[in-house]
Amino acid sequence: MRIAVIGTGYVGLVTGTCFAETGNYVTCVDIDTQKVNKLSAGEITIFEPGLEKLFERNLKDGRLTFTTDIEAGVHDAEIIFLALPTPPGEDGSADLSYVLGVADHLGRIMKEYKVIVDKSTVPVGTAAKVHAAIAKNYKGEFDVVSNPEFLREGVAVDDFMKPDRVVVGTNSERAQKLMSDLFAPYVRQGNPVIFMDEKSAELTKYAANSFLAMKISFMNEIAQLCERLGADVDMVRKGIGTDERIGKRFLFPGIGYGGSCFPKDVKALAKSAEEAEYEFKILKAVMEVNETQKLHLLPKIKRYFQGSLKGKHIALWGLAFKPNTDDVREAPAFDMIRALLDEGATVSAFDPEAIANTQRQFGDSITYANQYQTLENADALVIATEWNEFRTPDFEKISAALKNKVIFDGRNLFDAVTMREMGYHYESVGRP
Ligand SMILES: NC(=O)C1=CN([C@@H]2O[C@H](COP(=O)(O)OP(=O)(O)OC[C@H]3O[C@@H](n4cnc5c(N)ncnc54)[C@H](O)[C@@H]3O)[C@@H](O)[C@H]2O)C=CC1
Ligand SMILES: O=C(O)[C@H]1O[C@H](OP(=O)(O)OP(=O)(O)OC[C@H]2O[C@@H](n3ccc(=O)[nH]c3=O)[C@H](O)[C@@H]2O)[C@H](O)[C@@H](O)[C@@H]1O
Repeated sequence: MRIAVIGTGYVGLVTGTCFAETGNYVTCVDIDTQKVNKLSAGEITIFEPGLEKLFERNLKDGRLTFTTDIEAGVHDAEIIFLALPTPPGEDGSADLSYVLGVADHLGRIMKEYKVIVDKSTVPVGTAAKVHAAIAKNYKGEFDVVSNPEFLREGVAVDDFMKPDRVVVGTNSERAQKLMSDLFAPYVRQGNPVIFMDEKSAELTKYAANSFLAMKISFMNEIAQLCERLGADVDMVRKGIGTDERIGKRFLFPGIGYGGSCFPKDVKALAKSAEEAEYEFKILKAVMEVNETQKLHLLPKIKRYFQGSLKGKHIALWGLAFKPNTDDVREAPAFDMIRALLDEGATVSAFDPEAIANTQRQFGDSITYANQYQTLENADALVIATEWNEFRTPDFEKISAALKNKVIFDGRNLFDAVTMREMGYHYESVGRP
């Protein structure tokens, strides 16, 4: 099939590359000339394990091309995916200006039947708005479909190639047939394409992200309780996760969820509920708990240093909002850095992939070094992201470099008893 993907950011690039990998011809369109030039020259613009190989192969074979010219990009496409930003507006609702701006443009250039697919995360009713924006100028036949994306950064290729499910919102039989053919190679037995109406598909995406965020906030509250009652959240997690009705995943407490999606989508769903005159109480609690949790380690650190961090030097491992990505959007590590600086501490940070993106935000207000150099002359180590290379570090190097054997672990990487046996002052989240 011939496909166009408009918006070649994270989702657009993964979507375009994966569709090309199964034999489709894909043109990716973006307004960012620099990005398009880099991609056309074979330089991948995001860090995503496993993507580069597929990207290079499909670019070389001519199944994947990039352009800034939307008209040239979509003219022979049967299906056009919109993978455009939907950032939170000032009131928390999703900003639809990118999506509707492109829809308006498509209406001016379309000449034959096409399926326009909302892959961006958009509130209920957006498919209808996209339809109206196109129909203003284009009077021929077309369909607008909602096809929310569920991929996770860091494992995006696997999530796309072997999805748990594909949700397709449309009542048009013609669009259903095209979408069904397109997704056939990805859908294994038991992991179906679920067809539904547009509104339900749009809400499914927000419900999924909000439910997962709720699981995390719930476990963070259980962790708070564990600290007060002397229980161990790791044990509680295992104890409940083995119940299939609860499930093992997304039960890891820590210093809160971040990223470009959970914070934005929970906020946007709460706003949609408010607009529908319904107070979604659980979502408010999910957000509140997350805000508190991001600084969960701070009182522990201050307590250890007798109330003041003035003049203390803190080493920080982990800047990305989660491992295996260089993405620092809404990273809990950033809240930690701001709080430490506000308290008068200095910070030396390391992350395997996210230093450049962090520098863009914090510049010289903190220093950057490699994993063990960050520890030199530091009064304590704080861990904010659970990269695999932090799980089994060289403890001899750590204790040789740190001024004090003190670790505050926001992701529960080490066994607390072993750490204390090794002579560390070790504090984590929800564990004795
Ligand atoms: N990042 C993620 O893991 C996931 C994101 N989503 C959703 O997908 C959507 C896109 O997210 P990301 O890919 O992360 O965004 P992004 O910000 O990485 O990429 C958006 C791209 O659109 C381009 N763009 C902006 N205006 C344009 C226009 N008029 N014409 C052509 N290109 C234009 C930008 O230059 C940029 O390259 C959002 O709604 C997000 O919530 C959904 C699932 C996963
Ligand atoms: O809509 C989106 O963009 C995507 O948002 C999330 O994916 P992502 O943001 O890439 O990352 P997750 O793996 O979900 O992690 C999000 C945050 O939750 C935190 N988390 C996750 C799991 C857990 O048990 N505990 C926990 O604190 C992570 O550290 C991270 O900060 C969803 O998992 C994807 O299904 C969805 O497509």
